[in-house]
Amino acid sequence: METDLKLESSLWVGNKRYRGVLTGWHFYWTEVDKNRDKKTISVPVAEVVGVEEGCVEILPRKSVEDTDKDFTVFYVKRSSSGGSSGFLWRLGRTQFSCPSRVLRDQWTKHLRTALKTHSPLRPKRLLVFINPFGGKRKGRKIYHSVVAPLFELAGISSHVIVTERANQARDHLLKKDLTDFDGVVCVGGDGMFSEILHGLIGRTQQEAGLCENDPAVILQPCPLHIGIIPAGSTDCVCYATVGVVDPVTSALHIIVGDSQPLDVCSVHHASALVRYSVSLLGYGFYGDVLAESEKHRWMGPLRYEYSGTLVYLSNRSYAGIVQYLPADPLLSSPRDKIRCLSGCSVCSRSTERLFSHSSDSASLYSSHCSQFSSDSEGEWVSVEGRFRCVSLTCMSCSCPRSPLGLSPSAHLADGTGDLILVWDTNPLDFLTYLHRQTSTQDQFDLPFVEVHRVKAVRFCLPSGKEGESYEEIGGGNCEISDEERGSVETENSASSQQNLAETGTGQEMADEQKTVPPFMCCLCCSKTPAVSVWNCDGEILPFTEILCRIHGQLVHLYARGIEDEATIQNCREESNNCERRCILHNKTGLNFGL
Ligand SMILES: CCCCCCCCCCCCC/C=C/[C@@H](O)[C@H](COP(=O)(O)O)NC(=O)CCCCC
Ligand SMILES: Nc1ncnc2c1ncn2[C@@H]1O[C@H](COP(=O)(O)OP(=O)(O)O)[C@@H](O)[C@H]1O
Ligand SMILES: [Ca+2]
Repeated sequence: METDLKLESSLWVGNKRYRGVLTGWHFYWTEVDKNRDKKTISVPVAEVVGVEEGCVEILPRKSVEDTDKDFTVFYVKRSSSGGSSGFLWRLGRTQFSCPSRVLRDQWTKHLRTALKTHSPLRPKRLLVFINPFGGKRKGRKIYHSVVAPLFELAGISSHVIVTERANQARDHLLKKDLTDFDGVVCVGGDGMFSEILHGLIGRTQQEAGLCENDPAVILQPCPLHIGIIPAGSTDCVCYATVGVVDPVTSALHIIVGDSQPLDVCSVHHASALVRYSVSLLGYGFYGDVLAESEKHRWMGPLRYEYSGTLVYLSNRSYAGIVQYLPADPLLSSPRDKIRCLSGCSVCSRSTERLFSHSSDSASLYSSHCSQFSSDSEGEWVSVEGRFRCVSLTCMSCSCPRSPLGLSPSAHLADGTGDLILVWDTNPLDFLTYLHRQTSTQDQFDLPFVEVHRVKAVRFCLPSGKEGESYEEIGGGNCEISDEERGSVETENSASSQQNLAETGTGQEMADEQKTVPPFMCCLCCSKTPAVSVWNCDGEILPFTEILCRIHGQLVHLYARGIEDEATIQNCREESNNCERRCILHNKTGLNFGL
């Protein structure tokens, strides 16, 4: 098989002569007729986008000149993203001339066979959903002007649905025939992605006869890949899995059939599934921001900055009881400063663990409604107090607003989530925390912030508050907080904590009186409501008391994680090693075409 893919011959690019070599894994061309500094351009076959006979241009797509000795190769070219963490991918194009038509046909045939062999997950047929109202309302334009021509070039056929209502994509995926599709593409933001996620997970469990309501059930991973073309307001899932928010980059990841597994958190209330989450499940600040922002959707993505400012000024904190099941601390830690990048070793090691021991985990959730059980893997920990925010995330949650994310060392596919507890503190401290989320400063190196790597979380209200409902900013039915009574001192009101480490806990903060500068005291809200709402990937949950469980690698995206120079180099070395092993195994030399 491998021998059929190899080819070497003279090729011309313009009026320069090159030696072109296809090894099966790589296609490279080196300038000849040059005494020194021979320049070689090497493209991994897995990153070839398409091969066309003749001289072909794309955007607008046309055959400029069809000489019968020419062929054009399109491939992935990386360029710096100028500040973001990943690379922008662009379409590279080189037009080659062969000494004969026979050789030209050999080149195109070999290249096409090689790319089928080396990227088996390349999609042939995709189901595309466009939310025309997401973000700056440019979804349709982005798809038709940027993405569709690339799909066409790569020989991908797509069935496109422009949604007319919320949940249309989810309902379609739950009910309609999906045979013949290799993947589903979402053109929109995190909310639109969430629809696709719910449709595909729900459909897969229906077909497997599994009950999604049961938090103990081991869910079936979805067979269809999901591609995201970012056209939303936060685009966190795209940014955290690709490293940039750029439709061309994302389209190219889809075309080459990249595959990135993703952890998913199931959220339950009273023995029923409420929703799934992959990015932010946030109570307190992030819940309030979402609730406020819905009133200002007309502002587009800016609604979050505006609402964030209003909610910050309203200076709220909420009482709650958080219980969590810690993940194995020997495997990784949210403060180990190891970022989840392309080819992440923490996630790779998790793959085997997740799929070999998953049946053991059922016992941990089976008694969730009465009492939490424990097993050899760890014990449930319970903390109670007042929080500025409680956040649970299965990934870093990096996005353009927060380039390293809410939990910079969280992993995309390790089967765990990071629980961030921000205890009640004075407004200046909280501002410091929020500001650190937007910079490279460690947001966990603050005495009122805790982070835990977890497998499951439960949140409930202290007794007496269960019946309360969320009040919008300026609403009634509220508690009066100490600050609002005119006090210039706040306290962390963690009333009980069990099994917490001795240092750096919210309890310490309870002992420490904080002075609040008078100008920071609650500016626009005179009352604090008793409860907040949960922001679940941009949707408000209808319940406050929830149980969450992380399901490792439940879905796969057309992505490969965030690339940096080191990950690209590792990837090249790995591909060269594979190639060497293959050559040794086949014991074959190159098949010289000319
Ligand atoms: C006063 C300004 C506060 C600055 C804090 C900046 C920190 C931003 C962290 C954002 C994390 C985002 C996690 C992702 C959440 C999305 O699922 C959700 C829905 O997105 P979309 O469908 O695209 O609208 N987005 C949000 O909840 C926005 C949170 C923004 C808070 C300022
Ligand atoms: N045609 C439509 N009309 C109204 N809402 C829609 C439509 N299509 C999708 N939605 C909903 O819009 C919400 C926000 O979409 P999203 O693409 O995430 O944009 P944004 O990032 O700006 O919030 C999603 O929850 C989705 O369910
Ligand atoms: Ca994770």
